[in-house]
Amino acid sequence: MLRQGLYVVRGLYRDGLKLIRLAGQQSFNRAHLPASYCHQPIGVRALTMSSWPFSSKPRDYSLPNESWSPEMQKLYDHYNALCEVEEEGEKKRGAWWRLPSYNRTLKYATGGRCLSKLLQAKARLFTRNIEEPGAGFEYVVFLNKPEKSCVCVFQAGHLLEGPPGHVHGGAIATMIDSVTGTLATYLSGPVMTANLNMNYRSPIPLGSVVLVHCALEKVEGRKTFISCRVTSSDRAKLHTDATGLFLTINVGHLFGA
Ligand SMILES: CCCCCCCCCCCCCC(=O)SCCNC(=O)CCNC(=O)[C@H](O)C(C)(C)COP(=O)(O)OP(=O)(O)OC[C@H]1O[C@@H](n2cnc3c(N)ncnc32)[C@H](O)[C@@H]1OP(=O)(O)O
Repeated sequence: MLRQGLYVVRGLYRDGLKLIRLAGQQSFNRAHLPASYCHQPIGVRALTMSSWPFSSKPRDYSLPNESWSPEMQKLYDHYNALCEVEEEGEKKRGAWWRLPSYNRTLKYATGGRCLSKLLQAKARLFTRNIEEPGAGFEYVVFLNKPEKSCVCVFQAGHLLEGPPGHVHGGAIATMIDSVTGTLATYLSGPVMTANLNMNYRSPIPLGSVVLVHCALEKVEGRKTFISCRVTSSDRAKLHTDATGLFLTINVGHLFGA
């Protein structure tokens, strides 16, 4: 059982990273896809590629929904447009890649469906467990592979209140942990947060849209250092700055090995 679990989790990370790298390849273009995919937006195509390692079509929480404000949609459209560039009349992958997001990645990984029932079957990703659109964390992460950075467009819902009318510091920390952790995972493979250091500079109004910018600072052995800034959507106002330290782990660490 433990061995099976390790096998699936290792495969999950490998498949996830493989997918990200595959999708980031500059040679990727429409010619490699069945004709039926070509009319779909790029995010949908990424989900339906034959090399997609997940067994069924799960809900992708990073796609727009009716709760998104015009500001959120505008920023999504801006970064999404950077995911595809036109070169010599041909559409190609750009430097940016939209990361899909699920409420239980394990469930949709090859061979993971059964394991997801056995291992904490009710477990759901903390940031994706509020079903009502717009009530909690609405966000989408765009990765910039060459720059080893990412940006997250985040709209904070009314269930994330801390000080009246403003976002709870723990919810802000959650987003920072999630986005820095995602970048560290992409760059270094399986990691866990060892240290997060946060400075809250100005409050974030509930319902507003902010940008969470993360960048790689350095890698030293098993340690990946990421810096992070949360700003207003026009980047003019700094809300929070942070640093994170992530330690590469053997997946056995997740099973108490
Ligand atoms: C492609 C797939 C995409 C996936 C997307 C995912 C989306 C979701 C993203 C969600 C993301 C959510 C993410 C989450 O929420 S992760 C959940 C929150 N984090 C944890 O629960 C981690 C708990 N801690 C541990 O498990 C261990 O302590 C770890 C694994 C971190 C290290 O234990 P390990 O036994 O392995 O290492 P070591 O103790 O021998 O230390 C090794 C080195 O590290 C240095 N060190 C250690 N700790 C600290 C510290 N605090 N500050 C400064 N330095 C520290 C230490 O001095 C030493 O340095 P040196 O002497 O060698 O120089």
